[in-house]
Amino acid sequence: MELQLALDLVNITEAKQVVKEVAPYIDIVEIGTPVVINEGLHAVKAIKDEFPSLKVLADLKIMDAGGYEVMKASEAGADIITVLGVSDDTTIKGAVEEARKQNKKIMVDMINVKDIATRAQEIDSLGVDYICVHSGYDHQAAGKNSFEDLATIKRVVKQAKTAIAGGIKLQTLPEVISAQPDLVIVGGGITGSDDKQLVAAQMHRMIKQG
Ligand SMILES: O=C([C@H](O)CO)[C@H](O)[C@H](O)COP(=O)(O)O
Repeated sequence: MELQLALDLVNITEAKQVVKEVAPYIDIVEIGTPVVINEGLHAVKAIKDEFPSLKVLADLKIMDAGGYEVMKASEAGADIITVLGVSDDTTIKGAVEEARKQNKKIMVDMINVKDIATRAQEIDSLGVDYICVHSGYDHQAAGKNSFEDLATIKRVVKQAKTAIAGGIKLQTLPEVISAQPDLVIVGGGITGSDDKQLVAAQMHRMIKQG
């Protein structure tokens, strides 16, 4: 099981500072959608240049032009790029095809997918690397989480790795770990804490113990 730190509400300078604090405890650093919107793919390049041993995920949430957008994120140094599960199969296929050429990986974000079981099986057959259940900020504000959806994809997905994101905190991490995803994605649970390094270290220990 791996830990991904999601950076959403920071600029490039702040992102570098947070990663410096927690780098030994994370496997993947995510340049979140708001950061890409504010700073562009320069943010991906800046973090990859400064922390070359960390895998960098560009959370582009691609909805169209999968091949082109994966190519651009790859040029910026992303190792993993996100595509939305609600997008057309041709978009996901284009993203996968380009990722294979560039030796990169595709994560499909299942945010707002209504029938998780059916869509996850379809997406799994398209050769993606990760399928991620996700309660976004707006769902979290309505009190939702993705724990049940994680159990669903664990049951139906045969090839891709499974991941979960959305409001995971130190207190809820044991429930997530018990479902055994391949990847746990945490943003505010680390970045919003007073001692980011301590929380990241605790989460890292719990995750590696499985
Ligand atoms: O993808 C995300 C969200 O849609 C904002 O871009 C977050 O990275 C994801 O939800 C993880 O962050 P937390 O929910 O703060 O753990």
